[in-house]
Amino acid sequence: MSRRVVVASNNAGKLREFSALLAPLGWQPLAQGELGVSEAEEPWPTFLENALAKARNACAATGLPALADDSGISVPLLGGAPGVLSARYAGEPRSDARNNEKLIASVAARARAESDWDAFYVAVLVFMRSVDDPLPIIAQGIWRGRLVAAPAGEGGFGYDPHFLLPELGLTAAQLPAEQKNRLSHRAQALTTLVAALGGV
Ligand SMILES: O=P(O)(O)OP(=O)(O)OP(=O)(O)OC[C@H]1O[C@@H](n2cnc3c(O)ncnc32)[C@H](O)[C@@H]1O
Ligand SMILES: [Mg+2]
Repeated sequence: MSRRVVVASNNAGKLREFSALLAPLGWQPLAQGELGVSEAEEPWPTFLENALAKARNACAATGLPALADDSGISVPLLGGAPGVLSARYAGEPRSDARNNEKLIASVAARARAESDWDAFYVAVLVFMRSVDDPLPIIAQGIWRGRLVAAPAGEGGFGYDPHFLLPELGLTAAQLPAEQKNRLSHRAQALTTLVAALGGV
């Protein structure tokens, strides 16, 4: 039997990836937008708190189990920025193009060594069975790479055209979707989450 789960996200890129990731697990993902769930506030300083807020909001609105993802890109040279603010790094209205421009300009202005371009993606996933679930399942994934000034690739979303996997010589936007979905922060977190879910 397939497990219906609300994906508590309005990001089309994430929703595409979750559809591909969840289908083989026998889960039936439902986008929260299609169920009329309004967007949750995500004002917290941790990915975990924001993911909990999104999952609880979707459970409350639908009465169904929910899976939320709070994620971002972190650059050690910038003290971890943009981090939890990745979606709105260059302010409102949200724009991947302006976020990427600001990120590359910020790093280029400070970088002295190649390692200054190091970056990693992080995703924290929260699965809640109901709005009052006392034991949400929580998992995180990290994907390390290096920023490149020149964008490359048409796939993925967000910062992917500037996120190089040095060992592959490709940006995340150049990877076939199946490969990103094997390697990414989101994929790693989901594998951990599903394993943990099996135990309770
Ligand atoms: O909150 P929801 O509705 O899920 O959608 P969102 O886009 O606002 O999502 P976040 O608040 O979690 O912000 C995450 C941002 O980090 C970036 N990001 C996260 N995962 C990414 C990935 O796999 N590839 C590229 N950029 C990513 C991208 O800019 C996202 O908008
Ligand atoms: Mg968000």
